[in-house]
Amino acid sequence: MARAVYLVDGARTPFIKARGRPGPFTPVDLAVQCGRPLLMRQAFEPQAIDLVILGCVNVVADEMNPARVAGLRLGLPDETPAFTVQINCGSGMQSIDTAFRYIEGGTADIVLAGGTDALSHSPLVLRRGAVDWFAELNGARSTGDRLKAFAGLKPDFLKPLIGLERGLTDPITNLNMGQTAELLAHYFAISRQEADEYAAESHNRLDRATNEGWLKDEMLPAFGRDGDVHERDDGVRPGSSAAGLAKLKPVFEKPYGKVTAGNSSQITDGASWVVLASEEAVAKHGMKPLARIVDSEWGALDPSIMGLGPVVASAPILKRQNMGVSDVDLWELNEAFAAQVLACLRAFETEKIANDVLGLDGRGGAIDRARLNVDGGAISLGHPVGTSGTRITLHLANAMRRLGHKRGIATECIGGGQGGAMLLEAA
Ligand SMILES: CC(=O)SCCNC(=O)CCNC(=O)[C@H](O)C(C)(C)COP(=O)(O)OP(=O)(O)OC[C@H]1O[C@@H](n2cnc3c(N)ncnc32)[C@H](O)[C@@H]1OP(=O)(O)O
Repeated sequence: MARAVYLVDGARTPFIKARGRPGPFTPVDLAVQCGRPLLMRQAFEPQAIDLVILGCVNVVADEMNPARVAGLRLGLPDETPAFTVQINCGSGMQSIDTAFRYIEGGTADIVLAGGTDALSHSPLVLRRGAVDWFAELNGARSTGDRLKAFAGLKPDFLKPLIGLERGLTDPITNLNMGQTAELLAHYFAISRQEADEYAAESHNRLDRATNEGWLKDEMLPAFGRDGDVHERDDGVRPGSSAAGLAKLKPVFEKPYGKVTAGNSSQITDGASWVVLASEEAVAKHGMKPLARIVDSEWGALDPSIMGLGPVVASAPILKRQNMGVSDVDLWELNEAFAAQVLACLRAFETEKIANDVLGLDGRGGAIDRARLNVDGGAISLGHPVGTSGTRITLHLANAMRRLGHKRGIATECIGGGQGGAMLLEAA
């Protein structure tokens, strides 16, 4: 029989905007920054952790299998296995889902699951000619060979073939993520005004949550080597307004597109962990869980409309649990783009889609905005892609506790045309 699985606790770093050059922390540094204080406040010793699972999209070359490197740097025993998962923007949710299955099935009792990404450290891939040139230079044995190799240097060797921009482009459709959001804005008639209003609200909600102290157990400071302290998400713009955002030009479809720097998720660095435990482990260590993980689902669809991933992933959960859209007390729907979030809402509201495509049988409908991304999201705090799935699941659990809600869904779209969703219930 499936065992109950609890989300006991979790933490994240503040999200740090990527400013065109490598930021202060690598993916593993970030994971260690928030993992250490998180483990220190647990009732169990690190030896009690059976497994570490970490999502990471942009793995840096000297941190291969970041889960293992982070586990050891966190002081876990050599004997604690650790593996890294990658499903693009779903990686931080995949780690939780995998941990959920391990515990539910009885092969683990406590799992440390999370996500980390430093988009400012995204790997640069050199073009073939440059790689051959480096190989020739490295293999040169004599000064003459080295000079000969140098003579073959061409300026375009310094231009990377793949950088972050290519990493945010779908390899099948060749559309970048912003262009997929533009398609959704077009199909669902999302106006620029609506997208900007949504984005401004995201900033104002995050600002309020930060100032009210609602993030204090969740967002722990990160300390840089130069004595710099990161205590807040640095992408938030207090006092944002749709009128201010309206001044920005479209980025992905010029000049008439709807998607701008202001209504897109920001490119950031950050990490997040959660502790998941079985009922037996909860009782044994006297833990006080935040929520129970009830169900999870992965869905897939045409990559050019990947932004509807939350809809196709959440609908099967609703059907299995005999719930309608309005039975969910709180939603965390990752804000890849404002137009994409709004398209998901429209899809649930459109009877023909809700009934004929999603099979919700009259139980689709509007998601109450007061119950959606209540404390902001990736537009205001950023979207370190491999991390966000963990962040939204953790934040959902914390927000459900704070607001006294019973059931919530964390869900996100995934580049490549997929979606992930998790249903949580108050513990
Ligand atoms: C499955 C998925 O999740 S898909 C999603 C994956 N993630 C993505 O695709 C990332 C999407 N985001 C992006 O690609 C980038 O953020 C972009 C291209 C949209 C913008 O990048 P940048 O140009 O570096 O953004 P930046 O933050 O510098 O903003 C550009 C300008 O807009 C302004 N701006 C940005 N946000 C706001 C705001 N809320 N209010 C007012 N001005 C703003 C900035 O001040 C800046 O102005 P400046 O040029 O005068 O300094």
